[in-house]
Amino acid sequence: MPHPYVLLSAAVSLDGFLDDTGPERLLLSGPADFDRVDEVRASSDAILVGAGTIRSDNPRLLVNSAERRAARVDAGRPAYPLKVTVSGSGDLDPDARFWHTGGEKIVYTTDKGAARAADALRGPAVDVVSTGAELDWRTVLEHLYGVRGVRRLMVEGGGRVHTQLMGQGLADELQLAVAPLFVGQADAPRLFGPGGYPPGRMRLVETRAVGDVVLIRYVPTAPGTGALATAADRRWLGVACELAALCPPSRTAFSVGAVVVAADGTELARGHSREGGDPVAHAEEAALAKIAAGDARLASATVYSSLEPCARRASRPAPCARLILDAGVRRVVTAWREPDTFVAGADGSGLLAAAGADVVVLPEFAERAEAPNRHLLGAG
Ligand SMILES: NC(=O)C1=CN([C@@H]2O[C@H](COP(=O)(O)OP(=O)(O)OC[C@H]3O[C@@H](n4cnc5c(N)ncnc54)[C@H](OP(=O)(O)O)[C@@H]3O)[C@@H](O)[C@H]2O)C=CC1
Ligand SMILES: Nc1c(N[C@@H]2O[C@H](COP(=O)(O)O)[C@@H](O)[C@H]2O)[nH]c(=O)[nH]c1=O
Repeated sequence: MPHPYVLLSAAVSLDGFLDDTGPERLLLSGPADFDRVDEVRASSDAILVGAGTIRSDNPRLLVNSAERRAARVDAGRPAYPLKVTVSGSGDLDPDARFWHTGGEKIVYTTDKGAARAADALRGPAVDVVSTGAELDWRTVLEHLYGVRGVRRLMVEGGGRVHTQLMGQGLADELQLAVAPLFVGQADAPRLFGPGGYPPGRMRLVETRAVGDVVLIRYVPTAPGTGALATAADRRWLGVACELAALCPPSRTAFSVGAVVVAADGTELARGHSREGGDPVAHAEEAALAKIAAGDARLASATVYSSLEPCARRASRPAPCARLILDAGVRRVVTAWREPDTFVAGADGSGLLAAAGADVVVLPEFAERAEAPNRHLLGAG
């Protein structure tokens, strides 16, 4: 099930704090940065904060600019984004401004918390949704996408929410505003707490001065592990789909793109069908050929391929599923199961899985993977 694009937004002090220990919300952003945040809110379908932030900041989470609200309405969207919170306890103050301003509201909670939240929030019109015995972030994101139509989710904190979304590999982007001041209190809240995080370095996509604050935008790079897809997996599969568009056209073979990525997010190689003038080259084969055999990183690497790796082929002795296994790779993420166009009943995913590899299929990318192959599918 697809997820919305999840954008984590936070402002931090130079010593890495989200707030001080005083009762008032600490203003880290300056006027120009608050205006930038307003623009990001206006571009989002929903804004999420944890129940802790509602308790400590009593936020409204509005789009403050009348022009931006009008532009949303002109585009057929509600004036204000959906407001979302998460609470395990269901202990929510019905008088908080969150419930009485802006657009529609939804609370994700647990079975236990749902009864309490529904009781507390009898006044304001709020949708209360339980994800089961525990709060499950993937269920939250799938519900927002599938039931509430949210495609872009802005997460404005606080630290516990940011820590979990980053740690579980569910953040597509981090927008960090670094403010030129110190907090200097050991027990002030931090942006990211202790916990497991994706390994390696994130990729810097932008830095920008916004008044006296610096905006830094990072995207995750480290592939997920096992059968669950992460935001970084989605980004890399998107790259594979872009590579498929580079293939020289053919009436007798698919156009496919592939990227091989190490566990720490380092790109090891990429390739596409018929690369380098070889009329029968496959994408995964072309990518793997660029990596030294025995490279120790292959054992924990992920292969992203717009089409599932082939299980049988006439043009070469070994199909790509075999090449992947022989290279030592045990995780493959793909968009599209092979249709019967050239080979009936090809089951590269089955071959990989039978050898113990994790195969993750993300059908939400199938349309992009199929796009350069449309001329083949009509006939097939
Ligand atoms: N500088 C900035 O950009 C921002 C700063 N902040 C600051 O951050 C601080 C608040 O952060 P923090 O205290 O971490 O609060 P959060 O906003 O992260 O909310 C935490 C709460 O969310 C609920 N929750 C989160 N994850 C789960 C889960 N897996 N299961 C069940 N419930 C869950 C719980 O609610 P419950 O307790 O109801 O069970 C928990 O107490 C404030 O000081 C605020 O000023 C906040 C946003 C932005
Ligand atoms: N302090 C702080 C932020 N805090 C965020 O802004 C929310 C309040 O927004 P509003 O309802 O519009 O007043 C608050 O709950 C928290 O999520 N954000 C930032 O970009 N920079 C800052 O310095």
